[in-house]
Amino acid sequence: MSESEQAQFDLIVVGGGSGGLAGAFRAAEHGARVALLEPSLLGGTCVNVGCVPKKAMWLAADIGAKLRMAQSLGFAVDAPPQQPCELDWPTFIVHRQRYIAGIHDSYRKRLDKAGIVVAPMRARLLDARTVECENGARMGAARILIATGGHAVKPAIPGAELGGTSDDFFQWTAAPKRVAIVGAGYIAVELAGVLQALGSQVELFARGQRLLEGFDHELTAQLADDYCQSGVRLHFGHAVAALEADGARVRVRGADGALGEAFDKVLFATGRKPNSAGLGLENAGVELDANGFVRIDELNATRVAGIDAVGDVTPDPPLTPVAIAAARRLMDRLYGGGSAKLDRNDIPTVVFAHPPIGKVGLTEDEARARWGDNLHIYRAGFRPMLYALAESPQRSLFKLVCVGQERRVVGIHLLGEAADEMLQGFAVALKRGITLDDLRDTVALHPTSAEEVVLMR
Ligand SMILES: Cc1cc2nc3c(=O)[nH]c(=O)nc-3n(C[C@H](O)[C@H](O)[C@H](O)COP(=O)(O)OP(=O)(O)OC[C@H]3O[C@@H](n4cnc5c(N)ncnc54)[C@H](O)[C@@H]3O)c2cc1C
Ligand SMILES: NC(=O)c1ccc[n+]([C@@H]2O[C@H](COP(=O)([O-])OP(=O)(O)OC[C@H]3O[C@@H](n4cnc5c(N)ncnc54)[C@H](O)[C@@H]3O)[C@@H](O)[C@H]2O)c1
Repeated sequence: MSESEQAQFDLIVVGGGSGGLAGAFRAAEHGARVALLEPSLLGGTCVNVGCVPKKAMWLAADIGAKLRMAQSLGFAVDAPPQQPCELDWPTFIVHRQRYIAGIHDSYRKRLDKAGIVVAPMRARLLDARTVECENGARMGAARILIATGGHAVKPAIPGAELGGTSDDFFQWTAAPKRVAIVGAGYIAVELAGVLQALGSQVELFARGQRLLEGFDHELTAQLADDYCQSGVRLHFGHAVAALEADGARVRVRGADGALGEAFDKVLFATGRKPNSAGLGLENAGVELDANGFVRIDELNATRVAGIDAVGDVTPDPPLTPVAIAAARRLMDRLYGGGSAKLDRNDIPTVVFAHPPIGKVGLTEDEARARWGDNLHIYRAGFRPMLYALAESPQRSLFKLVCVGQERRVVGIHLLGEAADEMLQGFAVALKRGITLDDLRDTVALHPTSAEEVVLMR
């Protein structure tokens, strides 16, 4: 597009990640003329430095763990007993990146087919109808969708530059011998599990007293035990005050002043911030909240007519399916005559830990705060068959939170083998308002872990 050219579109989408692409495709399906601006790789965080490469690494780690179990069950696996079955990262990364390149390819084809104009450039709003590209070209549209996502943040401590983030992790080509991970949220727990299973000695520094704030505390306590069992060293109540170089290695200084041992790598998994700066949002009058998120209403509209926002740049839960669902519903309303809006209640979520942990609905504490003692809690703790066969100590713990005499299920919490694959169907059931009797009326699938959910007493 030449500098002077000002194209007219129905919709300009700023950001080609999960939310932006979903919005662009859905709007085009409804016949809108759409332009999409994305300066980096199509697919954004999820495809390039998030869900997809993370899940690939989790699958590799899971295969490693299963190979060790297979060995103990009599399979001739060529690795010294009790040692991790070593992964050749470069070989695996070729497969990981080939898979990701396939996603890029498929997006490119779909964008072409849908007639969406793609500009591989950063965008800036000049006003509520005009966007300026990096090369100075201007585009005009009746509407603009902000879908610029977020970025990892490091704490402002001395030596922070010596540590990396999840973005750096995806550049690694071997498991570092010793790794420190700062944080206790989704990314810290996922990467700690992956790295330990792939042969690193991992130490996790949590400033609080538990893993995964917001998940059921009994399940996270059991997950912490699983991590200790697998060799991860967990340091709770340990705020990191500084990082210090020790040759090519890095030492962690605690808030108490103590200097720990040297690590080959340090990763910060201390949260993410929205990409809302430098976007010219002030030129259009779009408001940000105190944390820099674009302020939206329940329909994802900003207070400026014609400008909407979805995904991690908004205060919505930073999950890919949330960004996608919000964008699709928005476009269905704007261009397809639809009326559905994103239901922000009971969003299921899974952390790809080892083993995975997931939840939908309320934790016991949240339900107690709402209904007091009018709760019924059901638990099933068991060892999945494969782990029992292999004499591995890893157990599963499932928990149901039910309310009132009819025992309506308001929370489902799963920790254990296959919890990630199990939760989706039960999330549908919970959203439909099922009771414990509905679960019990369902004939079990045997022998599975999932049957424990319908057999809970
Ligand atoms: C390590 C990690 C693992 C994750 N794992 C999961 C998971 O397993 N499941 C899950 O549901 N979620 C996961 N997430 C979260 C998920 O990746 C995000 O919620 C999701 O990507 C948000 O989508 P988005 O469209 O809002 O933003 P993004 O996917 O980040 O896309 C935003 C895009 O906007 C572009 N952009 C920024 N500024 C501009 C500009 N000025 N002009 C034009 N374009 C711009 C960026 O280049 C980027 O491509 C993970 C995140 C991380 C970091
Ligand atoms: N499986 C998934 O769906 C998945 C996986 C990864 C990420 N995500 C999404 O991405 C988001 C970001 O992940 P995340 O792990 O970066 O954030 P998070 O909010 O889950 O966890 C941040 C962690 O860092 C800690 N922390 C914050 N500041 C700190 C400091 N100064 N010093 C020490 N600790 C500090 C917090 O206490 C918390 O434990 C998640 O909230 C999640 O929605 C989802």
